[in-house]
Amino acid sequence: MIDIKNVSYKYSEGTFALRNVNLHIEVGEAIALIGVNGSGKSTLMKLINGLITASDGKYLFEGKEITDKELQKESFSKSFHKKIGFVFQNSEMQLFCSNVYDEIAFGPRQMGMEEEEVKRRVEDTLRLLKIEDLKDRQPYHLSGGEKKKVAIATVVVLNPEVYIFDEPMNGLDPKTKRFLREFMIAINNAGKTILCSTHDFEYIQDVFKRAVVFSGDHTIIRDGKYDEIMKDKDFLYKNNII
Ligand SMILES: Nc1ncnc2c1ncn2[C@@H]1O[C@H](COP(=O)(O)OP(=O)(O)OP(=O)(O)O)[C@@H](O)[C@H]1O
Repeated sequence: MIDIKNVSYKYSEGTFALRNVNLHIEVGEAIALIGVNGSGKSTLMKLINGLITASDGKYLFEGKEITDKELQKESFSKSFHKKIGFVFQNSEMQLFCSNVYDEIAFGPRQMGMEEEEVKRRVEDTLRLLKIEDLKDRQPYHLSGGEKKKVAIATVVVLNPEVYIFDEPMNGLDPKTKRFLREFMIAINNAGKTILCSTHDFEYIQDVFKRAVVFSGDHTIIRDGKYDEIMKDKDFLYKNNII
């Protein structure tokens, strides 16, 4: 489904964020992206979501190379973005409407769905995330955990194939972390592909089958079974992951 081939990425002022990264992701995988601060996890997720494109190398999604030129084509961009949902590290970055209902309805409306379909999807999503009571609230005034649930709802409502979570547990209370863990397991069991960066290992048991580890020099230093990598305390300690 996702093929990253020899990808490097350099931000405009010349900072390298990814160096020669190779990654192949199959449909239905649940992968944890692990690595020290600044190692390139968020950059890779932005690239997979099409927010940025590779400085060097290739990114293929379902066999098609994702380039600036392709992303500028409205019909391609719409169908690509419908398949990949991104839950940002900072929920406020994805909340801008005046109430929660409109916030969740925004994506489906942008996709040109009929209002009846929009309503059905928004109500199903509110129920699934158990946030029906928030629907008339102003997103900006919600607590951190509530904002995170609404941010997740804006993604769920589009029923994407791939969910990308950038450090989703940050700032959440234990109950909301447990909720998020159960949610990730449920969507993966339903066949969704998950890619998630995290430093919060305590709350993600049994979610991931595979881990991809980045080092501070922005390369992948290990890619394998999550449980095996997490058992290798020497490796994790040496690379400042624990
Ligand atoms: N918008 C930007 N402009 C310039 N440099 C950036 C930008 N965003 C990230 N970087 C740099 O790119 C490198 C990789 O950053 P990235 O955010 O991908 O790391 P990360 O592994 O997600 O880190 P964290 O665990 O702290 O979230 C870092 O050196 C960072 O300073």
